Amino acid sequence: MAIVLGPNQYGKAENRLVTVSRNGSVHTIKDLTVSTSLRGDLSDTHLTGDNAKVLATDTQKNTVYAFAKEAPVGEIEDFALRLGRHFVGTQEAISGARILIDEHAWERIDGHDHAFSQGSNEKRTTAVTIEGSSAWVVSGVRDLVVLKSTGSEFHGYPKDPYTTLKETNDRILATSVTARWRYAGTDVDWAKSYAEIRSVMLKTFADKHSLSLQQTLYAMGEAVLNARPEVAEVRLSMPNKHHFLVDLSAFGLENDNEVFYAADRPYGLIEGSILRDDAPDAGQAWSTLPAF
Ligand SMILES: O=c1[nH]c(=O)c2[nH]c(=O)[nH]c2[nH]1
Repeated sequence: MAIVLGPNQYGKAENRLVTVSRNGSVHTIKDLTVSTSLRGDLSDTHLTGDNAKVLATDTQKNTVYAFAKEAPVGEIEDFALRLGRHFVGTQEAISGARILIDEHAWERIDGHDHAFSQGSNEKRTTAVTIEGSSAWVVSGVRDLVVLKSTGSEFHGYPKDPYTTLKETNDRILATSVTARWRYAGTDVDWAKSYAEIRSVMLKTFADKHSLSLQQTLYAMGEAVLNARPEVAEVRLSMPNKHHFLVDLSAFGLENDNEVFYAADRPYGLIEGSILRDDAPDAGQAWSTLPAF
């Protein structure tokens, strides 16, 4: 028997980067969390502690901040591609890189030049993988919380001895959407694509009469693929944020779908991928991505 080193990567996780661009008195901020991971000929450090091929995670962190100064950060996909290509292109031992970026949204307070509020916890995300001269971009959104107060049913499921759930023709449907979509290439208007994908998903959630969260999930992914030719595949993870009707009969009160208990946990967790049957091969796009 021999013991061998398996797949590995290393880097600096969750670098918090905020930039202020000044256009006269009007400022624009970008608030990012950037994680770098490098892969390659790294057996020496694991097996003998020889670090000759290890670009320090501290250097990776510094590179993130220096790059943010040397050129405008721009769209998160472009920034991630720049960083990943830099590490792979300048370090002989490094053959691959994975750059994860979350962008935290800030909104101007009443059109103010330099004051902002963070309205929601929603994040725009990207996960860029570089392997030699190949690049894959998987972008997405996290913590996009949505609710509809009607237009959702759930019935027709098997009843076994353990089933207590009541069938319903009218319930609250609420979820926190984590979506990731794989681009077929890298020649994309990232900002426009993101805005339109987000909008299509929200509109579909709102308009689709739902017989299950699974049906809604599929419809959202399908709508993205119908609307956006640059996207090859969509993966969605959607917790069913249950809202249970409170039994008010002890107080002589009817509850006509008006008073709910919003349960924190447990929650149903509905996950799935929707893709074109002729989608280009995913290559390394999804490997080691959290949540998928
Ligand atoms: O939309 C739903 N899908 C399920 O699979 C499920 N299971 C459950 O208890 N409630 C629901 N709702």
